[in-house]
Amino acid sequence: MITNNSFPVKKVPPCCVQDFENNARKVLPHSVLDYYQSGSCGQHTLRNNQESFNKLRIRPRCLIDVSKRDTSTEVLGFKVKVPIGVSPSAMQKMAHPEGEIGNARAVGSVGGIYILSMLSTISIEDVAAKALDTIKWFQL
Ligand SMILES: Cc1cc2nc3c(=O)[nH]c(=O)nc-3n(C[C@H](O)[C@H](O)[C@H](O)COP(=O)(O)O)c2cc1C
Repeated sequence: MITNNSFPVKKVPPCCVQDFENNARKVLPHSVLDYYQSGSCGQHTLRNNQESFNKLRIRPRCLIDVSKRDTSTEVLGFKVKVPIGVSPSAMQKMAHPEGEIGNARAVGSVGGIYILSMLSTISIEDVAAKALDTIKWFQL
């Protein structure tokens, strides 16, 4: 909780990708931020991906019974609780001391898939040992 002169102001948790990026800008050194923010060469794929995600809309549906929900699905023969996978990204310790282990545990805690990059800052053995309950893939 932070305060201005007269009112308590609640710190709002990040709720979209832009919020996470804004928060990262406040804490990461410039060189690290530069690495995470950029794509390769002319950055065409990065732009295409952003434009594609911007086209997606969530369709609100009213008066639907949501007391029983099931987000599980099957991916390459594995039953996953949510259709979320963290794609391989290199050198995650540059952003946080827990690096790949923190990320693998986080996605595991919601039942998604973690994909370890071959350019990780933590060994494959350590990630395997410290994120036991996570479905783990490896990018070679
Ligand atoms: C900082 C960063 C590091 C990445 N490192 C890897 C990597 O080591 N191996 C890999 O196969 N892909 C890597 N990627 C590509 C991502 O796995 C993913 O395919 C790409 O970011 C597109 O997905 P997005 O639109 O959700 O960002 C990296 C991407 C970023 C932004």
